Amino acid sequence: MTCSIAPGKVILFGEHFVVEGYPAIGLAVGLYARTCVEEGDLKIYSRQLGPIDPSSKEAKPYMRIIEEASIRYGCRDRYRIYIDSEIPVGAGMGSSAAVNVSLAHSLLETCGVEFTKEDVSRIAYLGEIMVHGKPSGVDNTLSTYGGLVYYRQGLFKRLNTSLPENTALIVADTGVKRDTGLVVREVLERYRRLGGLGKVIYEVAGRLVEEAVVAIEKGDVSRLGELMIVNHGLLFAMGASAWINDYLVHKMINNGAQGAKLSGAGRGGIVIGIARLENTGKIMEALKTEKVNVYLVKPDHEGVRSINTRISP
Ligand SMILES: Nc1ncnc2c1ncn2[C@@H]1O[C@H](COP(=O)(O)OP(=O)(O)O)[C@@H](O)[C@H]1O
Ligand SMILES: C[C@@](O)(CCOP(=O)(O)O)CC(=O)O
Repeated sequence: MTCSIAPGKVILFGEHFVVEGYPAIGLAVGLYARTCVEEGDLKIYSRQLGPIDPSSKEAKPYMRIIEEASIRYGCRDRYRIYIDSEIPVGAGMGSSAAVNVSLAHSLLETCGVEFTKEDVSRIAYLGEIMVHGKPSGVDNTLSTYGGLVYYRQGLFKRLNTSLPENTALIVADTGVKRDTGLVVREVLERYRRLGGLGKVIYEVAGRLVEEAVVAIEKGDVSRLGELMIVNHGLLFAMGASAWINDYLVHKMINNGAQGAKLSGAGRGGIVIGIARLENTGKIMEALKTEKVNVYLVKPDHEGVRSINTRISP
């Protein structure tokens, strides 16, 4: 049996605006999906979801990945697959991409062919299409390569830097599940209704991402935090926020975070905050009183890789 892990992600800046061709920045984070593969009859088991029927809708991405590996790389068309993930599902942290990337990696390892990370990302993307229809590709890119990525109109550029030292990234999962497609559509409808004004808001959002790149390169955390708050305000203006997102943003800032914003599609999902390490305890405690799941996440710079531990159903 071979096993691989792949990281989840957060969008630091630019979600929604990216849909209209403006830039965004994503970061792979150290919460992982682990997938183990062994030769045998066709069987899919998830520690979180239980057995998954290979003919079900849930299994479609995994079956597509197996099919591609079989057609393009001459691998078998039957494997036993075991999935275990610590990434919250459907919260905007790229849980599906991390599962698909770790599956593609461990499948090619088991099959014994030579492959590159590009192969893994491409095959995982085919699985992502089964989940999302037409995803931007940022989730599988971040999960495969790790690190900090600037993306715009389908082009990805790795930023060879990280968050400043002595800085922590806090993720609060509201637990509110939303329909990404619906939020994206409604934001776009408002954009169209606003006409010229909408265009100005999107231009500001694009400019903000460029300024965020400079702040990251300079290690300027207070600037980065302020830009996060402005980004949240723009997302609010476009109707992507819900009261729980705004409330948690306030809660983080009032307890010492330098900045906070919703991350991903919004209207629930996750809120991220940036803070100096010494302030994280107070922020985490304050969030826990709200009964939301809270994670202190570290950047992952490695992306998908093999791992020795197995998963037993
Ligand atoms: N632990 C898991 N086991 C099996 N499938 C998973 C697991 N985590 C995520 N998935 C798959 O990913 C889907 C969630 O993807 P999606 O709605 O895009 O949310 P996210 O933003 O977390 O990627 C789930 O419906 C499921 O098919
Ligand atoms: C809102 C959007 O910008 C990000 C959606 O992020 P997520 O599915 O919540 O991770 C949509 C997209 O980029 O396809």
